[in-house]
Amino acid sequence: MAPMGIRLSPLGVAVFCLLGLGVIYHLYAGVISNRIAAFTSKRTVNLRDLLALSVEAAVQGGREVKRVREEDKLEEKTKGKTKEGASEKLTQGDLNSHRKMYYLIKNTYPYVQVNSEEHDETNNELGVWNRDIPADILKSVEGGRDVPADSITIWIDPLDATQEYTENLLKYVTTMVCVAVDGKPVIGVIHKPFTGYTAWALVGHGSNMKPRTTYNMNPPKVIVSRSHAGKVKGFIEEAFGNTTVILPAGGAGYKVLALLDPLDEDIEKADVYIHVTFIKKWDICAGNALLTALGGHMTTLKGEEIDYSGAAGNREGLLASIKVDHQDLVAKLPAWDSSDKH
Ligand SMILES: Nc1ncnc2c1ncn2[C@@H]1O[C@H](COP(=O)(O)O)[C@@H](OP(=O)(O)O)[C@H]1O
Ligand SMILES: [Mg+2]
Ligand SMILES: [Mg+2]
Ligand SMILES: [Mg+2]
Repeated sequence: MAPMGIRLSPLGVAVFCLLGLGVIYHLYAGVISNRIAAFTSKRTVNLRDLLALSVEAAVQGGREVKRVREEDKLEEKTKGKTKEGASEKLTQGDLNSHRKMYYLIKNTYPYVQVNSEEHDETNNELGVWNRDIPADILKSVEGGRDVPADSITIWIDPLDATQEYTENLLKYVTTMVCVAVDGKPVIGVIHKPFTGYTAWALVGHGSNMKPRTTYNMNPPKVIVSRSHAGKVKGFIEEAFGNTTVILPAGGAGYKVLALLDPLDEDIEKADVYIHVTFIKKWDICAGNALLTALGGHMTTLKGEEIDYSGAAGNREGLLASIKVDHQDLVAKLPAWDSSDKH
């Protein structure tokens, strides 16, 4: 009860309490934010679980890609133009696949950074992962290590080779998921929706893919983009001579598969993959992880590793190889300047 003669106003009490809270917050703000940071950074994610989830996401996205094509409901649009002026296509296949893949991962690990090529905030999917680990993953990956959630960046390409998808060149089409830890690619999944095959790898633990037994370097058969080639032909001829066989193909995922022992009879065989125009990390991270897991390399044209954290763009070109001296290949390439118009 208030002492005689003093009347407490409810408004005054509320203001007093708020001031009190403000003083406490001011004194303890650092402590509170540290506690929150400690709570979030303590979360860890198991990489074998994440590999199985990545495979499931790529397969579910792939089903959408296939269905939209079979029902002929592409509703093709243009997103804009690449730096070189080519039109960047977007279809219902890209968008439906994005929704399946993105939300399956986000609904399972909401606190992990997921960067997709496509965006659609208005149509959330409710799908959750059933936590099944496929038998081939259980067989080759024992346990898998746990990594802090805040060290992970996931890159997803819901439909790679959209240009070829619109042209009905379906063997080039893939869906891809990549997991980078501290910027290094550690999980790569490349799924082919139209044949149903999935290539996966967890660096240091295993893969369902393997390199071919031989690669020819005198001169190599070089696989390149068919729709974003830039000046790649001259670049390759300067490096390996005018008789070099250049194989134009769609899709960054497909071109990495062409360097390996083929998953299916659709895939051509190449010795080296070179790209000279701008490209994004969701196009190349999964292939980089697969190659790294199998002892190969994917670097810029100067031979530098690509950091898969931060911004999406890579303007330094791409050189991918396996079972050969990669730095020796770098040394054969002409001088490279990303500011040149390639
Ligand atoms: N110059 C460029 N600018 C932007 N994206 C590029 C590019 N060159 C290639 N890409 C992207 O890289 C992927 C493989 O390209 P390509 O078939 O020409 O080798 C395609 O991905 P998407 O189909 O996922 O958009 C394509 O859009
Ligand atoms: Mg792509
Ligand atoms: Mg794409
Ligand atoms: Mg695209």
